[in-house]
Amino acid sequence: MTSPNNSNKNNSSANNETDKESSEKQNGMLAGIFERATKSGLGRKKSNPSSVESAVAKDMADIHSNPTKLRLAFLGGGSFGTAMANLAARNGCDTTLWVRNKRTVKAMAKTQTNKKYLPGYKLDDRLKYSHDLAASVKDKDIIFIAVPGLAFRETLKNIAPFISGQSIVSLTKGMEKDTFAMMSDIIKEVLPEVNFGVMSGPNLAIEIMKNMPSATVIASESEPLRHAVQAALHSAFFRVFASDDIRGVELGGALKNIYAIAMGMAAAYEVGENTKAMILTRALAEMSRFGVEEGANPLTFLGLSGVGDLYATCSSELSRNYRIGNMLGRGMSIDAAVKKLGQTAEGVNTIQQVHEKATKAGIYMPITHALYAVIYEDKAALGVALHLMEAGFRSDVEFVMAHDHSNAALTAHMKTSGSNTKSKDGDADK
Ligand SMILES: NC(=O)C1=CN([C@@H]2O[C@H](COP(=O)(O)OP(=O)(O)OC[C@H]3O[C@@H](n4cnc5c(N)ncnc54)[C@H](O)[C@@H]3O)[C@@H](O)[C@H]2O)C=CC1
Ligand SMILES: O=C(CO)COP(=O)(O)O
Repeated sequence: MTSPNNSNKNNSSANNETDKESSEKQNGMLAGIFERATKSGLGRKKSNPSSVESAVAKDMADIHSNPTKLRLAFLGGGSFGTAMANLAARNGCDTTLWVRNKRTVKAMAKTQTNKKYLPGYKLDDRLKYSHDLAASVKDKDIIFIAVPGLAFRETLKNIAPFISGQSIVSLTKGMEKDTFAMMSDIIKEVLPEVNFGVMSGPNLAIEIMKNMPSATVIASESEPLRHAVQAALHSAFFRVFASDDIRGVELGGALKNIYAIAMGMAAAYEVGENTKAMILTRALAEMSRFGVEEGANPLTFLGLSGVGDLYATCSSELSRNYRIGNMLGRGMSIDAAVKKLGQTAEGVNTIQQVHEKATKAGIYMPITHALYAVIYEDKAALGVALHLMEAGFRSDVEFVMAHDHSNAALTAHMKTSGSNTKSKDGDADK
């Protein structure tokens, strides 16, 4: 006879075995993901840094101990370029904000405000303004680029003749039209020798101008560059965290725009808090699933550039993407909403790029596909939302418990009993 103690012992040893097996299974899954992430070449330190990188790294290390020595250029005089340039100037860095329009530059220098994008916010006295691109980028340590994604390649090509060792940091949260290139891909194509990074996080420009405590992430393979960006921008109101997962950080910033549009639309339909939480969390699942396929580390999506930015943009009317979604939810056409906004909303293009890429690559992105169907295929939002709710059974966090493909049997059963579990493109739940 087995005593209760023995039985506990047996149970606990059986449980231990099961725990061990399941933890081994999880470790195996994560090891596979990390291997793919590192194989992509992103998020890895170069074993042989180029001579340019070594030279810059040496300077950066010196500069780290004295950030005011840094010479910086910010390209793009919209709300974000201006807000970031202002932070750097306030920290005492020698900072030039390049704006393409000569008249705007004159007005900004005279009024020390950005009347169009950040009206009413006084900029630091030490911030310099220029419309001369060559003069703005020459002899700088770091060039920050804050133009919309659709203008990123053109901007890089324009500065290429004047690059001689400067580092480049993308602040842009978009994707190139049709090529699906991220900003880091474009930097590597146009300026293959350059030392670079991407910066992304929950950074609504107006809140930064109001000195509301905020934080962001600089991702780069170059540690000196990461430190230099931290030194340039860090203040009592703004913290800069570091990462070496370039792909994960920039995908977080780009993908969250899709879900900010979805959430703005949901708000127009006055959905409840449970619904908002479901959208936000399933959005995070989509983002990390897509990220892993693109070589990112899924854990990056748990950081500021992932869930942090997703939360900020999905819950604030300060987000232009959220506002676009809200206008769509109130019955406006996409063209009318974009025109009314009059500012950059990267998500409008990103939905199209990600929908196409995920469809081709067979990545399960139901919210993105649903949003695409509403915006670009004129499907009724309510019908699409109901359809989403009918999708087959899935696991919650698929890096903890892999999606159970025995669902296929269940899906088949539901189909024969009349339920429609088909995804938009006709496949059964993948
Ligand atoms: N505003 C924000 O809170 C944040 C924005 N970002 C990202 O920063 C990037 C820029 O956004 P915002 O400054 O907010 O946009 P914005 O709409 O406020 O301004 C865009 C600026 O880019 C300029 N521009 C457009 N095409 C150009 C071209 N071909 N050459 C040079 N300049 C050009 C415009 O004249 C304007 O000054 C976007 O990718 C955005 O997602 C990132 C974090 C926060
Ligand atoms: O990226 C942002 C905040 O982190 C800004 O979001 P919007 O581009 O939607 O305004």
